[in-house]
Amino acid sequence: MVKVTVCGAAGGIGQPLSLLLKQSDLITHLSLYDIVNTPGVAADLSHINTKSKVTGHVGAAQLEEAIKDSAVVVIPAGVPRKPGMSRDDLFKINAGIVRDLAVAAAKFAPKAFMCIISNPVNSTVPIVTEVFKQFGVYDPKRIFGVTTLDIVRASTFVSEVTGAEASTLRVPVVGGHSGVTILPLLSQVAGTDKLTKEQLEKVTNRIQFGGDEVVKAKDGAGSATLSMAFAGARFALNVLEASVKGTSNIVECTYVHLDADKEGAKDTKTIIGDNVEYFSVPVELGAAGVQKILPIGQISTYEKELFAAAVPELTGNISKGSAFITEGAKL
Ligand SMILES: NC(=O)C1=CN([C@@H]2O[C@H](COP(=O)(O)OP(=O)(O)OC[C@H]3O[C@@H](n4cnc5c(N)ncnc54)[C@H](O)[C@@H]3O)[C@@H](O)[C@H]2O)C=CC1
Ligand SMILES: O=C([O-])CC(=O)C(=O)O
Repeated sequence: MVKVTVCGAAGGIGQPLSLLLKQSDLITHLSLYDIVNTPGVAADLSHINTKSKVTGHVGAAQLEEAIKDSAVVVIPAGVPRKPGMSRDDLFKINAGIVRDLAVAAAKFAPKAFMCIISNPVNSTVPIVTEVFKQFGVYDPKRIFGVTTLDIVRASTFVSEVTGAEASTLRVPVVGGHSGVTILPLLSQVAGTDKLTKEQLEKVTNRIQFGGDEVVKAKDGAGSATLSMAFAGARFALNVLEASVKGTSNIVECTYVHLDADKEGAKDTKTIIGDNVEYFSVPVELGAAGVQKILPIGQISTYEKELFAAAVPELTGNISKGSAFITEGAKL
């Protein structure tokens, strides 16, 4: 049995993400959890003639049943931004939502691969870690912040300036998932050596603030949902492809605790120092989740400046998330 639970499944991301997951043969049970509307979404998706059984669960009383024994728990639950807000402004509401879902996962699906989409990702991932620690089921190899949308965007935006084919172009994006903490490594991408300094800075800024572009265009109706569903499905299915099917050499940049592979993280730490506990890094996925943290590799002088600007904001976001649990009421 391969059960995948989507928490926040009736939302803007949750619905199209569930649709994309329903198309996978790797999943036998797709469990949809939300505080509203999941019976309808589940009934709708259940008519699609693919492998997985679909169940809908609504409200906290049905959370145990929803999440129990899941191989993967994907969390796009919580509120999205409106124009003028930062991702950190969502912490007030989303921190508690993610905490409660993490508690349920720690109790009823402690071995699940946790894929955290809810913002602010820089802080919500440390929340999940601290909850799992309190329940004695923590394994840093199994908890992921989903930053795949940054990589997807980077491929699109870079291809627009270099003329490369977007669908096959892989642009490494490391760091965190908000503004200046998003660090595209364009110097490692073929064809970018022909770009002017202005072009490089412009496309870097566009990747860092791509989320704002969508928030502005949606004009109060939320943030990226469809491109996020695409990115979230790619990530979750890659986790399954590596863990269930045993496919090797699957690499995704994802935001993890660097203890997930201490040896592999050494290279990253020489650049960011020992104080940054979490970072999005290129990760080779495997049977147990993080198989290997790969080196970030050579970075340019401009990218070094971006790293220096990212670290203070990222460490603040991380401490805020961790403290929410460690200094909060006992779970
Ligand atoms: N990691 C990333 O790259 C991205 C993250 N996001 C984040 O994803 C989150 C969701 O965004 P949208 O789907 O657009 O929002 P939405 O408002 O359309 O959907 C959120 C869903 O979560 C549900 N929800 C609220 N409290 C819940 C709880 N306690 N348990 C289960 N479900 C609950 C709501 O009922 C709703 O259906 C936001 O925090 C947003 O900032 C959005 C885009 C990209
Ligand atoms: O911008 C937002 O608030 C949603 C998000 O994380 C993104 O689109 O990257």
